[in-house]
Amino acid sequence: MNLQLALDRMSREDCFQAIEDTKESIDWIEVGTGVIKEYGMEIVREIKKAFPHKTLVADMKTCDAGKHEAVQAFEAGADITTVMSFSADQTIKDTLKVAEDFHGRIMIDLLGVKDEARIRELSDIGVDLVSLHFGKDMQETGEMQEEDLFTLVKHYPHLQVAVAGGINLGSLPSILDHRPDTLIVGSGITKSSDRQDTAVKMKGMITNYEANDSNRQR
Ligand SMILES: O=C(CO)[C@H](O)[C@H](O)COP(=O)(O)O
Repeated sequence: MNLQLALDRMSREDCFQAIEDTKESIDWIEVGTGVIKEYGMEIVREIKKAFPHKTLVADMKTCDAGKHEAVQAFEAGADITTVMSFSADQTIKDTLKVAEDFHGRIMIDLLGVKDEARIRELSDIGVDLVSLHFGKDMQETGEMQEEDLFTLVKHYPHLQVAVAGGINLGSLPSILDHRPDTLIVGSGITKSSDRQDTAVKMKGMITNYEANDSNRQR
């Protein structure tokens, strides 16, 4: 399982500091939507240059003009760019084509999706990577209902699944039980008092879970 550090609502300097603090523990770096809106594609370019061996996710949250935005993300050095699941099918097809041209990937953000029918459509279009997402504003009045979220994708074992939305040291163990491919953690690390320690602990929990899981499966 990958640990993806999400950089949201942070200054440029703090983004770089957070990566430095956690780089031994994280696998993927996400440049958050708000950070891209603040600093433009330049910050994606700069982070890729500084950390070329990390998988870089540009959280573009594209919902239209897919071809153009996907080209922007990949030209800036992103390995993965995000597209909203409610986008027109044509938008998703266009971004998948651009990703193929750039040898990159599209992650479909399932924010707000409640119906498995959309997952089937996305899968039929050729999507292979999705993120189950309990949004920042939703977190103000509730908590992620993991069972509901993971139920959406349970009939699609070929999909790689990321999960995001207020994950912290306390909620991580129960999320691990759903065996996502990627755990996206933002404020659970970036707002913790010791980012390095939190990231080390999270990565350790993931590694332990995987070791015990493979023992169980043998
Ligand atoms: O995409 C996002 C917000 O739209 C965040 O990256 C995602 O929700 C992870 O952040 P946090 O762990 O703080 O919820």
